[in-house]
Amino acid sequence: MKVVRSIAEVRQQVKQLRQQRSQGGGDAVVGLVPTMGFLHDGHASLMRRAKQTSDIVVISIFVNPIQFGPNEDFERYPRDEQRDLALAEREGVDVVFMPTVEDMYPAPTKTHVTVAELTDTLCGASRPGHFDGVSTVVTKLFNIVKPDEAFFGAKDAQQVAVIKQMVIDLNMDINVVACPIVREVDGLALSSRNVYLSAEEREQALVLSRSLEMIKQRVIEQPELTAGDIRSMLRSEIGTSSIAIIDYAEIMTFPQLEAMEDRAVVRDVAGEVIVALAVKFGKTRLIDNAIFSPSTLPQTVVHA
Ligand SMILES: Nc1ncnc2c1ncn2[C@@H]1O[C@H](COP(=O)(O)OP(=O)(O)OP(=O)(O)O)[C@@H](O)[C@H]1O
Ligand SMILES: CC(C)(CO)[C@@H](O)C(=O)[O-]
Ligand code: BAL
Repeated sequence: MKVVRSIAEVRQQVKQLRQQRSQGGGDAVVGLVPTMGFLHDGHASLMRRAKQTSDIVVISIFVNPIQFGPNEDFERYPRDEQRDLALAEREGVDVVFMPTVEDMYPAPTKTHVTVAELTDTLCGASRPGHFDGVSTVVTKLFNIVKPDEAFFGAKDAQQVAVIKQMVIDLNMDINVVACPIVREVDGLALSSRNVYLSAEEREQALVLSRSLEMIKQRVIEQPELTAGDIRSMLRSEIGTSSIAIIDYAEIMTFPQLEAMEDRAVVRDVAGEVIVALAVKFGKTRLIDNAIFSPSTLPQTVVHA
């Protein structure tokens, strides 16, 4: 596994591996897994998925300052280079790209990539500028590594929708693959920020996955359930935690991220919906979601 820290070096490494691994006229497939490090099994699942279809797997580890707001946790974001490298090595990654902030942003960037509309809501509304920072750094990483495919986790579902739209709109020749959320056995979605939680906060945070499961069950049991019902149920279920502070608890269409009226019957949506949560436990803001196609959920069979 090569660990490279400069843009010039990663370009050179990927080019060399592409030449070595391309055979019989077929070009080797390069897969990129962008991360901010402090790697866990959620990240590992993206690497494993990449290995299924990519001949060369590159991961980036970069805590991107321009996607953090002024009062967010850029400075204290968890970092552990040695542990990250050991995990990447175990997963059979070919190249780890760990640039410095100075290398990625030698001067403040004058160019930003903005994906409109999809970023007006959910995390885009709560974290102004966040998705411009994400789209801009992901564009830079795509231009540096030149992957054929790139892997993102469904935990950050709005990010997936935004990156997929960016790739379409800007004609980037990259297959963006969304990978399922990896959870702890008790349901908590893995996240680097879980390390901030006290034992009490971690226990209370289980309300996230619990309320998502409850909503899916209710949609199965109650065919007439409306978006408004779901919003109320989410608020009352999350309210059972004495310390949870809701940032948002929403249901929208996915991946369009269009608002649903309170009276809209969820089962009537032809495509997918996302039930999306952002909730603070103490100082830590966690996100989680469930994406499903309501019209294809099983119906409850009522036995006579
Ligand atoms: N539990 C998870 N399951 C699947 N993918 C995940 C999971 N957690 C993170 N990812 C994905 O890993 C990639 C890198 O994410 P990142 O490094 O920000 O990790 P994170 O755990 O989401 O961190 P944070 O706590 O900052 O949200 C993203 O595409 C993200 O969606
Ligand atoms: C995609 C990403 C690595 C861009 O900094 C980040 O937003 C993340 O970790 O999800
Ligand atoms: N996983 C999303 C990166 C962020 O919260 O900034």
